[in-house]
Formats: sequence, structure tokens, C-alpha cells
Amino acid sequence: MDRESSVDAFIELDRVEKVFDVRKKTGFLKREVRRVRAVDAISFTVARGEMVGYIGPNGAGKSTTIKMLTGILVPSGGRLRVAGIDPSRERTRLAHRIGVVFGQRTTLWWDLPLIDSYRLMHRMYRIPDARYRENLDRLVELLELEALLDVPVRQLSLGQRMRGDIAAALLHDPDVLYLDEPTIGLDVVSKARVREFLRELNAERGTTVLLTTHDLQDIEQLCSRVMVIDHGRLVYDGGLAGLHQAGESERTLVVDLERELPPIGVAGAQVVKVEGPRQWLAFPASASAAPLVARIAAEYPLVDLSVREPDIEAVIARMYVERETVVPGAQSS
Ligand SMILES: Nc1ncnc2c1ncn2[C@@H]1O[C@H](COP(=O)(O)OP(=O)(O)OP(=O)(O)O)[C@@H](O)[C@H]1O
Repeated sequence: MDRESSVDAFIELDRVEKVFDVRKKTGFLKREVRRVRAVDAISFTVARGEMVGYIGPNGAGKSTTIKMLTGILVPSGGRLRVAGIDPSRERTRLAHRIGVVFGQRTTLWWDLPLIDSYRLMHRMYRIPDARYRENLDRLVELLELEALLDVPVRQLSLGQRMRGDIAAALLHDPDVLYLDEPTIGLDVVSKARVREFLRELNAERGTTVLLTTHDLQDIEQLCSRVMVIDHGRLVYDGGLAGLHQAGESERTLVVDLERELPPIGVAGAQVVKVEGPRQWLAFPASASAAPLVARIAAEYPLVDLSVREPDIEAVIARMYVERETVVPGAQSS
């Protein structure tokens, strides 16, 4: 990494590895040690204020990476810095700079009213009184928590609890927020609310966000950059558009004709389905639909048409399958 790029880098990983030794009993007194390379020479940097998606299939190494970034796990190799701090060496100092939300677990005290968890965090993080009040007021307003403050956490719905957890992670004004499945199990309205809040947080405060999710709409709506990890290796790092290219994604032109006709023959697209006078034509997502539409309109009795965007889920599924393939945008390590 050159000096220039490291100036703005807020999160820096240079060939970071994590190897677990898993002991398995294979006989009466025999044990076998199996080495699991959960994170395999991963390198990337995230600049201050970036909002980046970190995605991959189950067991890819996402949580292990996040745990190393928070200092919970010590890397087996490589170099790791967050805000210039080595997380595993200075975990407490780093804790003041980062916020973490695990969608599947809560950091709140289950039996206490929500506000009591916040009061405890006020003390734990030694947040100056004025700052605590200001942050609490703002978060309560933005996340609509006012009516919930006196409710014990165990009585909150999943969406309410998630908003409560996000506020807890931000009370001490962290520079970086790690979100692990922040919208898991939420209904459409709650998801929209959480996403809207994250967008505002990033725009207003410039908080750096690393987002791990299986919900690709989270990524599409929040992140301009996405990293894909599979079997511990970074297989893609770039924009969403590039991801479509890497996964060779296709858009679909849905054409309504005046009458039933044999499949349309037009260069640059392929008919994938015919139903009465309606035909579906697939074409590369990177190509423009305009010339295609012009050609069809000139040669066929066209009544109506629409373009369907590629399904990013299918694109990523294809990438996982073809993970051995070197894709554009993948970082060499
Ligand atoms: N403490 C541990 N001891 C041994 N192996 C572990 C440990 N933690 C994780 N692993 C292994 O490391 C690999 C990566 O796991 P990790 O939890 O980081 O994946 P993930 O991408 O977060 O998956 P998911 O989407 O299912 O949460 C898996 O093979 C997992 O079994």
C-alpha cells in the first residue's frame, strides 16, 4: 500500500489471515487437528465516510473479519488497522471509536427498560454528560424511540429492538459502525426505516459503515461499493455496476406484440420466454436497451415494452459458483 492511499484509509487490512485449529475426536484417545483458514490473505482499505457492503455465503469469513476489526479475535497473520489503531492490542481505546450492531444478538440488557441500557452505556463509555444528552435526544428522535424508552427490552418487537440497538451503538459518537445483518427478520416498513436512518447518519456525520448482510436490497440501497468474500478470500471489490458485469448479469426486455409471433430474431438479445403475444428477451446488462428497442420497433408490430433490471441475487449466486474465476475488480493478494 502506498503512503498516499493510506492517508485517508480509515480501515486498512494488508494480507490479513485467521486460521482456526479445530480439534476433532477420532478415537478413544485420538484427536485430529484440522486447520480452518477462515480469512485468507485479505487486503482492502476503506476511506473515512465510505459505506461498504461486505457480503458472502454462509461460512465465508465475514464475522471473523468483523471480530478481528473489533479486536475480539487476533489475526494469525497480516496487518490490520482501524483509525490507526491495532484492534487486538488496543481494544479498549478502539472501543471508543467504533460501534457494533449484531442483528442476531442484542447488546441491550434484556430485563431493563431501554433507557437504563443507555444510562449504563453512558457510564461504561464515560461519555461526557452534554454529549450523551445531545446524542440521545437526536437518536431518540431519528429512530423514533420516545415511546419505547421505558419499555423493558424483552417486550420490544424485533424492529423496535433493532432500532434500540443501533442507538446504543451510536451513543458514544463512533467514527465507524459495523453492522452485521441489521435488517434480518424485519418487515418491509422497519427495514426502510433502518436504511433511511443509516443514509442520514452517513450523510450528516460522515460515519464510516461496514455492512454485512444477506439482504441484497440493503446493499443496493445503501452502498456504492461492495466487497464479496468467499472461502476466506476477497473475490470482488468494486461498484455494484461492476458486480453485474463480473457476474455477467442480464437485463430483460419484455415485449408486447400485436399478435402471437415466432420468437423475435434480433442481434444482441435472445428470446428466453414466449407467452402468447408477449416475449421476454435477455440482453447483457452492460449494453444499452435503446438500439435494441429501435430495431424491434422497426421490424415488428410493437404494442408495449418494459425493461427489467437484473436480479442481483442471481448475479452473486453465479459469482459464488464461479469463484475460481478471476473477476475484474478482485484485489490480488
Ligand atoms: N471460533 C472458531 N473456531 C473454529 N472455526 C471457526 C470459528 N469461528 C469461525 N470458524 C470457521 O471459520 C469459517 C468462517 O466463519 P464466519 O463465521 O466468519 O463466516 P460468515 O461469513 O460470517 O458466515 P455466516 O454468513 O454464516 O455468518 C467457517 O468455516 C467457520 O466454521
